[in-house]
Amino acid sequence: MLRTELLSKRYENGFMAVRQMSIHVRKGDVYGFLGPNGAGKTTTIRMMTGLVEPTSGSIWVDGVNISGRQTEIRQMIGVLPESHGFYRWMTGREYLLFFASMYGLPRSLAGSRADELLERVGLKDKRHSPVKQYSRGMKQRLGIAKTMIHQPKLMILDEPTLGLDPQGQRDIQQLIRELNEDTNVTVFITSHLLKEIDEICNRIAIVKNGMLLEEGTVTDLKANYSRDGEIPSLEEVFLKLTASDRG
Ligand SMILES: Nc1ncnc2c1ncn2[C@@H]1O[C@H](COP(=O)(O)OP(=O)(O)OP(=O)(O)O)[C@@H](O)[C@H]1O
Repeated sequence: MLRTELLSKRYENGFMAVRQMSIHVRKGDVYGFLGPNGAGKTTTIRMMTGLVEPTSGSIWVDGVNISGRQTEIRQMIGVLPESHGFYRWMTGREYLLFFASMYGLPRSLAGSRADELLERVGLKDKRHSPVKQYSRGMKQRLGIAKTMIHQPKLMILDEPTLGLDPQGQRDIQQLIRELNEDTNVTVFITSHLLKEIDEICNRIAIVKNGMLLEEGTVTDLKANYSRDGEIPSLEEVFLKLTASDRG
C-alpha cells in the first residue's frame, strides 16, 4: 500500500534528515513508525504527503509513484498532521462538510458521510456545537473523522494521541482499531507511546538519525531480541536499538 525506496531528504542547510529509507507498509496494516525525537519521522510523513520534496528516492502509494501526482494521491490518503488547526467557529459537522467539498464529494453524499463519521467517533451529540467548545480529545476524534471523509485507502496519523489524557488515548486507539477492522483502511501511525504502538500495530519500523534500523512484525521483532526465552517489551527493544549512544 505504501512503499518508500531509498528515500532521502537533505534540508537547505545541508542537514540529512532522512537517509536512504526503504519501508513497506502492506495493505490492511496498522504500521507504527517509531523513533526518538529528531529521527526524521515528520520529515518522512511530509514527503509522503507532498509537503516536502524528497532529495532522492521514491514513494509509492498503492502502486502509484507519487512524484507529480499530488491530486491523485490526495484522494488516496487521509492525513492527520502533528499539529493541525481548526476553523474554530465551525461546528463539527460543518468542518467535515468543508473538507468533503474540498475533496469534491457531492453535497448529498457529504452529509450522510459526515453524519456516519460523527456517530462513529462519538461526536453525534456535539455535531452542531462549535469546534472551539470541543475538548482536545474531541478535536482529535474530529480530526480522525476528517481524515476518513473521502474514504482513503491509507491513513497517516502523526502522533494522534499527543497531549491526551489516558481515556482520550484509549478512545483514539480503539477508533483506529475499529476503522482498520471495519473499513480495512491501512494505517501509518507515529507515536512515542510504545505501549500504544504495541497494542494497536501489527508491523513497525524503528528509525534513528534518518535511518531505518528495523522493520517487521511486532511479534518477530520482540522474538529476535529475546534473551534466555524472555520476550522483551517493545519499549525494551526500542531502547536497546536507539538509546545506545546517548551521552
Ligand atoms: N526545515 C528544516 N530545515 C533543517 N532541518 C530540519 C528542518 N525540519 C526538520 N529539520 C531537522 O530534521 C531532523 C528530523 O526532524 P523531524 O521533525 O522529521 O523528526 P521527528 O522524528 O518527527 O521528531 P519528533 O519525534 O521530535 O517529532 C531534526 O534534527 C530537525 O531539526
